[in-house]
Amino acid sequence: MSSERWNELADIKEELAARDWFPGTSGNLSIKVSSDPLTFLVTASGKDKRKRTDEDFLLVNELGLAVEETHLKPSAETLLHTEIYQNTDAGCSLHIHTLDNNLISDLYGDQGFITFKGQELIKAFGIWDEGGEITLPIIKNYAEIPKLAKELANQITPHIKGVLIRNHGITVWGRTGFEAKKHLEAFEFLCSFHLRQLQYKHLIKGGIGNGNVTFS
Ligand SMILES: CSCCC(=O)C(=O)COP(=O)(O)O
Ligand SMILES: [Zn+2]
Repeated sequence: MSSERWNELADIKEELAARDWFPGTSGNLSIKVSSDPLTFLVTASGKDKRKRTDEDFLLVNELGLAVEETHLKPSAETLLHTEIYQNTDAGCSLHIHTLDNNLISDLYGDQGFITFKGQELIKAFGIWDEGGEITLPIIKNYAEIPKLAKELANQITPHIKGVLIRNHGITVWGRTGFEAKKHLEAFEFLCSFHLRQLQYKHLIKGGIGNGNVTFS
């Protein structure tokens, strides 16, 4: 079971690395191994997540502590993952730092959230209604990880699939590794689209557009 989950998480890590979503050793990933008691594999702290090695993950418990004797340290942000497993039906949680999620967090951080609407990819969150929307809360980036983890936990409701940490990165989850990756890719697309749309709106206002393009 644990080796199946290991390979699943290693494959996800490789796919996210191929997108260059782990700059400067940032990012951490986890996948649930058992629910009762809670155990999950989490990335070892401080590693280059673009490399695939036998020491990429370690098994931790509901306190975020290694289950077996090891020289590896669990991710410094493991408590965010424990909060997610304790407060949602998640089976996998993914955290990355990208330029676009950081820009969105900075632009909308004072507001405390961003709501995406009018995009087909909102269906990636299982929202198929006409005019469906998805909200991404934005929290302050506390240096104290237990505080950051509690702030993240405070945002969790059944409709929330991820949280942006201001000038830091995004944490998303899903019931499976596949679903968590789908949510992450969708949020990144929506962040990037929104930024590009703002740029185009600015260009068009500045007189560069031909007048045939309209944005709502
Ligand atoms: C250099 S990134 C700073 C720490 C961080 O935000 C992160 O995502 C990686 O930390 P970890 O301990 O999981 O390697
Ligand atoms: Zn981080």
